[in-house]
Amino acid sequence: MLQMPSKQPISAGIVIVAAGRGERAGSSTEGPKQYRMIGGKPVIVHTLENLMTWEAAKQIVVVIHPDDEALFARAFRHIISATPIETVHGGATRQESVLAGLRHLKDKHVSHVLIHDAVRPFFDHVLLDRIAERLGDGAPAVLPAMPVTDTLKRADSAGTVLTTVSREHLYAAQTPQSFAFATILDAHEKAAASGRSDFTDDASIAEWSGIPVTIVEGTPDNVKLTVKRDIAMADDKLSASLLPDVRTGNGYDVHQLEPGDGVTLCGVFIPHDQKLKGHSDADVALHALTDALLATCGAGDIGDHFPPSDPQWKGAASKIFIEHAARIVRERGGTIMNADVSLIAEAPKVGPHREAMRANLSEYLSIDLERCSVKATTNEKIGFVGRREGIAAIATATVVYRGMKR
Ligand SMILES: Nc1ccn([C@@H]2O[C@H](COP(=O)(O)OP(=O)(O)OP(=O)(O)O)[C@@H](O)[C@H]2O)c(=O)n1
Ligand SMILES: C[C@](O)(CO)[C@H](O)COP(=O)(O)O
Repeated sequence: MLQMPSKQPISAGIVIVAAGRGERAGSSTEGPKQYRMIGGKPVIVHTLENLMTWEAAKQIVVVIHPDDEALFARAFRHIISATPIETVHGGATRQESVLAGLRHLKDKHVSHVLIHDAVRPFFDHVLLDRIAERLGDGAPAVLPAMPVTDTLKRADSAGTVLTTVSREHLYAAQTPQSFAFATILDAHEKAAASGRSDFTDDASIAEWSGIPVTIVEGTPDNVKLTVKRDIAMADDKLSASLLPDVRTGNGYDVHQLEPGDGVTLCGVFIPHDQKLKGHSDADVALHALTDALLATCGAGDIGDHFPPSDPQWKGAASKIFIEHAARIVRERGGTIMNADVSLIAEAPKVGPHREAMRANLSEYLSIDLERCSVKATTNEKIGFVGRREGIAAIATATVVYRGMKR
C-alpha cells in the first residue's frame, strides 16, 4: 500500500488493456503493436515492468485478445513479477475490454484502479505517485492529460478550414486513468447496460455518469504508440541508450573417416575414397558452426537440440541443424554478422569447393557472402587427421544482439 503523508492509503488494481488489433499501426510478423519489439523487448513488457515495480500496485490484470494467448505467453517469459499478474479476454472495443478487466478485479479487494493502455510504455512512477496522491485526497476520478499546444482548426469533410478553435482549457487525455474502484465499475456497468459502446476512454464514462474528473499533469513522453512511425521512434529512443552487445561463439567437431565414396562439408558433396562416419550426414563443418551459433546465446549445443539417439536425425542433412541454430539466434534478438569455418583435413582438397561452401553458408544463414568464410589446412600428416582417420572443424560465429540498458 502506498501511504501518502496524511492521505488515504491506496491499494491499486491495475487494468492493462491489450486486446486491440493495432490496425492503424499496420501488420507485422511480431503481431499487433503491443507485441512489437522496441529496445529488444515487446512493448507490453516495458509497460508491465514499469507498472509492476510501482509500490502501490496490488494486482495486475492484462486484458488480451483470445487470438493472442501464445503471443502473450511468449512476451511474458521476459517477466519476473512480485505483483500478481492475471489475464482475461477482451472485447471488440476498448470499452468492453476495460469492463472485462474491471469485472476480474471485483473480488481482489482493491480500493482504486488504474486503467492503462498497453501501448503507452513511457510513463514514470512520478506520474503514478501524482495520480495516487489525488486519489488519496479523495478524488473519485483522476485523468493525466497534457495541455494542447498546437493551434486547432475545425474543417469540413473536404479539408477546408471552417474555424480556429481556441485551445484554452483543452487537454489531450493520457492513461493511466484512475478511479475509486467501485465507482468506475458501476459507471462502466451502467454504460454497457445502456447500450453505449463508443466511449474511447474511461474518463468520458465517468463524465457521462456525473463523476467529477480531476486532471493532473501528464508527461510528454507518455505517448500512445498508434501508427507505424510511433513504434519505429520508440525503438530508436530505447536503442540509443543501449550498450552494444557483440558476442562470439566457437565450435569444434570431429568425425571419423571410413572407406566410402565421398564427404559432405558445408553442404557440398565432394567425391572421395572415404566417407565421414556419423548419425546424420556427418558434415563436421556445419556441426561446428551450429555449436558456435548456439554458443552466442547460451542455447546449449547441437546434441541438446538433435540427440544422436533420436532416429529421426539418421542420415539428416546438417543444413537442418544450422538453420535451426540461426532461427534460435534471431528469435533471441541476434543478427549474425560473421561465420568462419576452418577445416582440418589431409584429403580431399577443399580449395576447389570453397566458394560453393561459402555460398551454402550464406544461404543457410541468410547473410551476405562476404560475411561467410571457409578455410582449410592439412595437419602436416601428424595425428589422427594426418593419418586420414578423421576430419576436424573449428568454427567461430559473431552475433550482435539487441543491447543491454546502460
Ligand atoms: N477492443 C480493444 C481495442 C483496444 N484495446 C486496447 O486499448 C489500447 C488503446 O487503443 P488503440 O491505440 O486504439 O489500439 P488498437 O485498437 O489496437 O488500435 P487500432 O484502433 O489502430 O486498431 C491499446 O492498448 C489496445 O490494445 C483493447 O484492449 N481492446
Ligand atoms: C484512452 C486513450 O488512450 C486516451 O488518450 C484514447 O482515448 C484511446 O483512443 P483511441 O481512439 O482508441 O486511440
